[in-house]
Amino acid sequence: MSTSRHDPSLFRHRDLIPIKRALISVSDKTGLVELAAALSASGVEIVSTGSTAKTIAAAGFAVTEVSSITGFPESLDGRVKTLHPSVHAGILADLRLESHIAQLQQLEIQAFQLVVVNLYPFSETVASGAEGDDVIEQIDIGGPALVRASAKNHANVAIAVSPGIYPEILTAIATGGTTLEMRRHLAATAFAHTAAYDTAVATWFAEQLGASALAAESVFDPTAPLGEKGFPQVLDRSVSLSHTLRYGENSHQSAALYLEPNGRGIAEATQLNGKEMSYNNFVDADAAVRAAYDFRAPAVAIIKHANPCGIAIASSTALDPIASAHLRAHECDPVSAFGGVIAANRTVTLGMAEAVKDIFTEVLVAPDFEPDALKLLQTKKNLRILRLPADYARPSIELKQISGGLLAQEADSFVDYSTAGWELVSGEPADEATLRDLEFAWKACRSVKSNAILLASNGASVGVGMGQVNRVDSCHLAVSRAGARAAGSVAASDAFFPFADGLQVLLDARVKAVVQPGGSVRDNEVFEAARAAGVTMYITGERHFYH
Ligand SMILES: NC(=O)c1ncn([C@@H]2O[C@H](COP(=O)(O)O)[C@@H](O)[C@H]2O)c1NC=O
Repeated sequence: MSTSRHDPSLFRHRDLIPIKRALISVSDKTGLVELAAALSASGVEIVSTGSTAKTIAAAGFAVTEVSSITGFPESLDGRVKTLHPSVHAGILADLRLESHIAQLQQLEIQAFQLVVVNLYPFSETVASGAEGDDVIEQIDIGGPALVRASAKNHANVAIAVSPGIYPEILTAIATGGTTLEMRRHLAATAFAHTAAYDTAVATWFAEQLGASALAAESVFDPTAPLGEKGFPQVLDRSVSLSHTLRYGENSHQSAALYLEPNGRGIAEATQLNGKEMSYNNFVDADAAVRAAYDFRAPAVAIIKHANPCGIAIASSTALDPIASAHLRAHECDPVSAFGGVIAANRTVTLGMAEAVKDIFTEVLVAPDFEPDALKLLQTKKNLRILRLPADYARPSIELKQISGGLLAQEADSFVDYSTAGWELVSGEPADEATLRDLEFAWKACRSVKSNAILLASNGASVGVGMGQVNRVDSCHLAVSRAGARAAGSVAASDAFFPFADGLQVLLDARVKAVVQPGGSVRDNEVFEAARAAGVTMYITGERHFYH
């Protein structure tokens, strides 16, 4: 017969709970011996699984094997260890209730006051490149059951899910036990932990099946089994707190970084030098990497306020390729590049490092750094240096929070781009070099916030007009930034010209070729203006807004 939980007279108040019996089952043995030592010194009985028990015993502390409590051997290669009523009743009994106390006595089961579990390293196993059954075997079953049971029964049990929590537990032991407030916090941490763990598992499964929003191929597959056009019915992405940031976009806003399970992006980059990354640093570094990684050739993007003030690919100069890309990106707008965020899509060489060293730069991010380049750059104390994960990848689905919901869209991927589908609507077909420049400008323009106009010459931007609320102003901005370099350059526009007026600004500046999506009701007016100026114009049929 179950006891009514609505009758307060049946509950005994339990705030400070001394620890008398602890269950420990941990994959990560960090801090285990110290914890066992403190528990033993306080007379706590320790019950443990396989290799956890061995580690504790080897350190000279008394430990009870869980199998001696369950009367059942750990079996099936560890798939069944703690999954037993003798363990779970000892965790789940609500000792505020006389009826539960009586049942435990009748069943001869002792209660636990502390459970310490950390789970099989599932994400680490996936990250190591393991596949199939090797990954499946790292899905912890008994561990999450222990964690969830303890967290549910936080009125009676404290749950620690990582070595980072042990100091708090040691303090509790020294001060007579765990408080209800502490156990409540530990329970919240524990449920967040198992939710993140399950999401990592679900994400891996979805990737294997190729049927989730995280798998690009199926996003617009009408036959995909989940949701509409491959988008899942429920977007369940649990992210875990990495750390709080100094502040947000402005100093009065608090902020934090959260990490996705199995993430391989800028959030997981390794910081090799410099001050702590700020919120804006992360935003700009992400935009910089997005821009640089649009190119197969060695490329550098310099970003300020999420917009490029220079993008370039390598050219054949005396410099090494990535140093040449950086020099040419910097030359686009040296004034704006001051205090910028730089991304390179190749290992940073000493040549590039020598140039960056003399320019005030907030962040430099790259796949790697030559040792002497890194050494030189590390002499700049304030320069934040980030190394991207070796398997850097952007999510194939982008999410944007709006009030009351999230927008999800397929990422605007651009790497394997071909000009084969472009249509010539004005002037002579571009020669090979001009066509390559138009292709470069079209790709680079995608990294510029709309309305975007980008002028380029020899694989380097020379004038960028960004973020204006009309295209004419973006044209003026690009032309004025380019100055004398506008003449003979090529231009790209991220969306169609609604009127000929914006284009006219470019024509007056004597650009030699233009690429744009087309699609305006006044396309003919626009094409006619290009023809009248004898300027080559291609339309792509596809726009690249970036907001
Ligand atoms: N199957 C079970 O009953 C079970 N109970 C606990 N575990 C896990 O086993 C690990 C510890 O095992 P060992 O002490 O043998 O290293 C922990 O990560 C714990 O989460 C289990 N393993 C996986 O499901």
